[in-house]
Amino acid sequence: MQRKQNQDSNNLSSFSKDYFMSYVDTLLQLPDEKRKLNEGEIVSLCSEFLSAGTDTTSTALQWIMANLVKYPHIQVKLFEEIIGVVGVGEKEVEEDLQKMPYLEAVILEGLRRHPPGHFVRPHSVTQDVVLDGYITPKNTIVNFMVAEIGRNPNVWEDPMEFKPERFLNKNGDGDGGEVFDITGSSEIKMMPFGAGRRMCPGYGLAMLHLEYFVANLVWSFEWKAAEGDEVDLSEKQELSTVMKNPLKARPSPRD
Ligand code: HEM
Repeated sequence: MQRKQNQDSNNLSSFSKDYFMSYVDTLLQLPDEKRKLNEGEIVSLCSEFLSAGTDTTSTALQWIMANLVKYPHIQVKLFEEIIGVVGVGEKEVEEDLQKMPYLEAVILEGLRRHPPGHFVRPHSVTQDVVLDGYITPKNTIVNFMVAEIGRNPNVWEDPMEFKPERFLNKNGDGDGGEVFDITGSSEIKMMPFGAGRRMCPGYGLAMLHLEYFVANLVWSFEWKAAEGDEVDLSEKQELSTVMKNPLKARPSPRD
């Protein structure tokens, strides 16, 4: 960090030519308000960024892959969508992720049915609030039951089923239909990333990572349960809500 600061101040052009913008750079370049961030704050922001952003995404990825192994017809449908867009070949799937509505539906269904966090951080109300006839007095701590919201039978049909189709429009192509609003700004039917001002700032990156990993894993390999093993969707509460019996899968390269 110190080296980067010195290099910036010495304006070493040979270094900057090869330099990639990192998260630390963005912190060092924050516009000065009253003071610069100190080193302890930068370290703590980096650590928060890593801890909030890795466990959650890898847990979500494992749940999604588990469902694709458990329900091969969904994996086949996803694979067909991927090859319909990018064909078969050596390059990786990246540019075309936006053209894959079923892929997005699979990710959203994974986050609805198995949100890595069953609660958001505790929030509190800054003034008395009356909701549905119930009063929540000022300063009350409020917890949101994220998993229960996404599994509410009054909102979701067959909520415990893994059905990505529920996120597609009637034509099943994702075109022209309503795009699901994961930020919950119009309505909240699920909130795996929270909602409102303190919503997860990494949700765009997380969605991109999940789409990228799932698309490439399914494009390159066919995934089946390991010999003699059945995918068990029981949950276990750790830092995130993880698979009690982690996924054991057998990938075979696609021909
Ligand atoms: C599937 C992946 C992810 C899920 C499900 C997830 C979920 C959440 C949730 C539920 C919150 C709390 C929101 C609230 O209190 O209302 C949160 C906060 C946060 N997330 Fe994520 N997250 C994910 C990925 C990421 C990534 C990739 C990053 C960063 C690269 C990240 C950074 C953060 C940070 C810094 C906070 C705290 C924000 C604050 O308190 O203002 N998350 N996340």
